[in-house]
Amino acid sequence: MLAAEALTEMDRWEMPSYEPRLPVTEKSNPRTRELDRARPEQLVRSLRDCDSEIFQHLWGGGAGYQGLYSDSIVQTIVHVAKKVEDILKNPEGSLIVLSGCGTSGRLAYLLATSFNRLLTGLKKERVLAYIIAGGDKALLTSQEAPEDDPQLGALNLEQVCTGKSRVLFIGISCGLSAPFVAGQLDFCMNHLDVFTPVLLGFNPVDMARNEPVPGWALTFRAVAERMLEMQKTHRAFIINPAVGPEPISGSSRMKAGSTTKILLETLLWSALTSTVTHRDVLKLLKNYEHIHRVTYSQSEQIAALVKQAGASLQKGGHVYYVGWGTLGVIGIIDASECVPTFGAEAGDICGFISEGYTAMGNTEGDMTSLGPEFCIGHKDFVSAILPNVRESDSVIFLFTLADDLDAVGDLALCVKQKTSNLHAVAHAFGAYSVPKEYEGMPQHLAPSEDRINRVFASILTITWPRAPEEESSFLMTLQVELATKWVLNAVSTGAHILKDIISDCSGGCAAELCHGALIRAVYSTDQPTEEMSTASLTEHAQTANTCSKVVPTALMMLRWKCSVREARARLQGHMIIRDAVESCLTA
Ligand SMILES: O=P(O)(O)OC[C@@]1(O)O[C@H](CO)[C@@H](O)[C@@H]1O
Repeated sequence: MLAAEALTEMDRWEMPSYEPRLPVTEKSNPRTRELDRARPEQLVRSLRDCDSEIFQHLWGGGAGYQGLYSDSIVQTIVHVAKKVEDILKNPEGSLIVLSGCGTSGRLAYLLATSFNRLLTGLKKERVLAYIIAGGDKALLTSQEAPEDDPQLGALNLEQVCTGKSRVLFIGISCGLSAPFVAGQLDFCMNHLDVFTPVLLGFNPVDMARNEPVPGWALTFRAVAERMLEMQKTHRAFIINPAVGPEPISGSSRMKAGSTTKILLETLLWSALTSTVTHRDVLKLLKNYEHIHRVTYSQSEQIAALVKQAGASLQKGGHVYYVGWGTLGVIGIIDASECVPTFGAEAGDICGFISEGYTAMGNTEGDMTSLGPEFCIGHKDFVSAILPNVRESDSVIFLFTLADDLDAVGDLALCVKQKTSNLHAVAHAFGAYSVPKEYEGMPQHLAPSEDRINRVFASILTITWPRAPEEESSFLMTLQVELATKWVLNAVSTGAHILKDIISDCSGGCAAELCHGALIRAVYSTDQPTEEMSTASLTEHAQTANTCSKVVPTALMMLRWKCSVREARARLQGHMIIRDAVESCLTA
């Protein structure tokens, strides 16, 4: 594995010569080059190193990338936070809209609903709204077509803002690429009397997507360039630090998603607490570096979870996240991303939240009638999943010690009767970790905690300094969410990598051969074009999503040295894919 100091000049992605045709968010990351061969401990260490790139001042290397802490980025955050502050102080007729596609839209939802809840608690007006391309369905499942529709984006924005006289619009597109968001930003720039557009993403403007959008005269880059021009007179803003390539190329759910959360929270929190100076903002941002350190100080235990989850997937089992409060949301988000990212089945990794849609607080409310993927409450877990849970499945509980530990313990006991692979990610808050009624009692005697300690096969405990006031305990919750996101991103990514057995079980075929077979299976051809072979991982994943049994087909091709067609025919000869793979392995 490449340690930071072992990187050579050629490995520095920040050099202009490194994969020059790709934007930062699509480049490969040298730190995770060996990820597919790494053992869980190495894998988590590389993810840690890769995530540490989020916290940068200025990038060297000559390309002039701005980091999260760079003066110009912090200054733009200050400008936008002042606009937020103004709306919070004079909310009448005003709205702050957070919008995005996929992960970006899910984070828009999470932040808008959490801050609205806090505002209600503080007896202030709820001034935030969110938009996700494809509507609330997209919170739980991938909806790709709406992401490409700029007109739909503008229409959704107009609908949400009906009757408003002042709107701060924050459009999130990590890759500066989603036409849905570009359409909204363009709409804002054409209605500056009401709208102030803000673009949040992680590429420089000259790397914004420039591909023509069918049925639209503009490209994302044209929109971003116009915003850059308007930024000079503070009529539009772009917050776009470079945080380095993703651990898996193009998987912006990871670093870019985490930084989106950091940036939105910093904007909203500094505005809410009227701490909108360069120094305060920088301090808030730097606090997240501490969260990163604390989280990855548990690398060994994270690796153990990765191993466990990977073993479940390898055996054809499942991984279930069972979360309380917004940690349930973090689990649901992580699980929902596995389908488009890894071509996983919807049931492979699933998330559940206490109180279901009541806790979600999403605009469209209860969506359980839409199908099994939309059944996300603990009650659904108990009625539909638990009866079928087996020893090969892993169940991971996500909670803080301030949650209802009796409920945690009760559910855990039920799960334990089905599988011993029951684990927990638990957050403790310093002296406040013990529930009130047990205060003063030695921790090991507190009944709920004791039960919890005994019921789980492992508990990954992250301990945070206590948070006495209500407001700062909210900030703590946000940070606990990020820590959980990091842990779960590692678990789901690592587990899928461990599951990706192709290189091992194809009889030790060279990586290039495996890669070639996969490309042929994805594009259903024995003679892939240059364009197919060099497409980005995201494009491969999108195409792979449209066909079935990609990995088994590739495996058959390698084992039998046969064409795509023959491989598919061999697969069809078996009722169960695993049988086909097994017969292939024993042949
Ligand atoms: O770049 P953006 O506009 O934020 O994300 C666009 C997107 O297609 O890419 C992500 C995959 O990594 C998805 O979460 C999302 O749907």
